[in-house]
Order: sequence, then structure tokens, then C-alpha cells
Amino acid sequence: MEVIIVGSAAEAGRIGADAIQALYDRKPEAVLGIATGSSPLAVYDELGRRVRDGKVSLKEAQAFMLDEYVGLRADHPERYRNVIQRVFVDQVDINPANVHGPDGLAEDLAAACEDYERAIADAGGVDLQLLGIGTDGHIAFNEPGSSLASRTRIKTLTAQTREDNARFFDDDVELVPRHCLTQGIATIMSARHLVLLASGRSKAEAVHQMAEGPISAMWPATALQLHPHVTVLVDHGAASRLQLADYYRQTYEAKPQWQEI
Ligand SMILES: N[C@@H]1[C@@H](O)[C@H](O)[C@@H](COP(=O)(O)O)O[C@@H]1O
Repeated sequence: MEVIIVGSAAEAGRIGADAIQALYDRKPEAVLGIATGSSPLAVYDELGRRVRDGKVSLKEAQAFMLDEYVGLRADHPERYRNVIQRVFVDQVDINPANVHGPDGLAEDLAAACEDYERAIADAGGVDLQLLGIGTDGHIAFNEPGSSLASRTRIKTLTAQTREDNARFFDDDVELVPRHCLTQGIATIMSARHLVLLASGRSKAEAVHQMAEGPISAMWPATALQLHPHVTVLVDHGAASRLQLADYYRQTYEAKPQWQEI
């Protein structure tokens, strides 16, 4: 796991966009894993600028979302498919038909989860997966206690996650759905490169556990320690509990020019 401590969201956005641009330079039809939440926004903004400037194109790309609320009506602004439309699809040149998410409105939710796993596999798997992290260490919506071998399935959100996300629902926790469909930890681990972003002190404990704690379903993001290619972009607040922060800084400063993230 490579931990890079950045000075600003814009710097994280540049490094994340560099990785995506390098991917599309060598593989125009690459599959991008996209995440909701505030953490990846700087990457989407930077990527959008580069697409508008003609430096990179996602015309042939496929994209797969991590998760979706169950039961939010199709035109609800906080439905993740609609959020992704605003923050990502509208900024780049991807074909909207190539952007996929689990169907939180399906009558048969279990079948929708199986269909989603199959669609990811049929597309050849995810090349680069963007991730955020919850204050309780969740990735996508894999809450504490999630099986580290899990695949896409229905999950019940914790009280903490519903409170964290109430800000998107008029600060009314009762309006936050109780259930979601989410890629499992094993689904996420199947992606070839994971790029996780986190900012602010509220994420510091989760980031410390993820990078330096024992692997445990109590902190689902700790599973990433078993992945061979993970890049973590954290600001000073999110890095504030890292025991090896000085070492991560020295490593990044000494990184050979030729080595991509
Ligand atoms: N399902 C999403 C996660 O994918 C995201 O990582 C998390 C953190 O969001 P933020 O980046 O806004 O802190 O929020 C939600 O729970």
C-alpha cells in the first residue's frame, strides 16, 4: 500500500487524475470504478478539465459504481446514479449508457446483485477503482462486520453511516434509506488498482486502521492490506494518526521519476 500525504484536495485530484489519464493512454476502453461521496470530487473535477482540454478521453470507457441506496425513487437527487451523473458523467465524455450501477429499485434485489457481478466480469473487470472511506472504516457500503470475502449484495446501513449521510437528506436521518446494494469487499479487491482518497480528521482513525491496523472485519478497509496495488491519497488531517507518516513522506520524496502510482 502506497500512502501519499498531500497538501490539498487539488493535489490529490491531480495525482488521481494522472493515474486515470495514464490508464486511458495505454487502454482507451479501460473500466473505471467510480465512487460517490465528497472524497473523489477533486479527481472528477481535474479529469473533467483534462477531457475539456483534449488531454484524455473516456469515449470508449466503461464505468461501474460501487453502491446504491435501495428504494430511492428514480429522480431522487441523492440516488447515487443521479449523483454520479452530476459529479462525473456530466464533466467527461463517457457514454452515459456505459455507466453502470447496482439497481436499487429492482423487484428482485438478490438477482440484481448477481446481474451486477456478471456485468463487471463481462466487461473484463475493473482496471482502476476509486474509493472513499467511511468514518467507521467502511468502503463502498461494506459496514463493520462485513465478510471480507463478500460480493455484491444488500446491506443494512449503520446508524453512524446514516448520521454521516444525513447532510445530504436535509439533515434528517429518517430520510436516509436503511438499506443499500454494494459491491462486496472481494468484488472491490478484484479491481487491478485501488485508489483511495480521504480528507479531514474525522477519517484519521479509519485511515490509521486501514493502513496500519490488524486485518479485521471490524474495519473493512483493512482488507486492502492484502491487495498488491493500492494508492492512498490523504491530507494532513486524515493522516494525523498514521504511525509511519514520516516514512510515507520520505518514500514519496524519494520515489523514482519513472515509477507511476
Ligand atoms: N457509500 C459511500 C462511500 O463510498 C464513501 O466512501 C463514504 C464516505 O464519503 P465522503 O467521501 O463524503 O466522506 O460515503 C458513503 O458512505
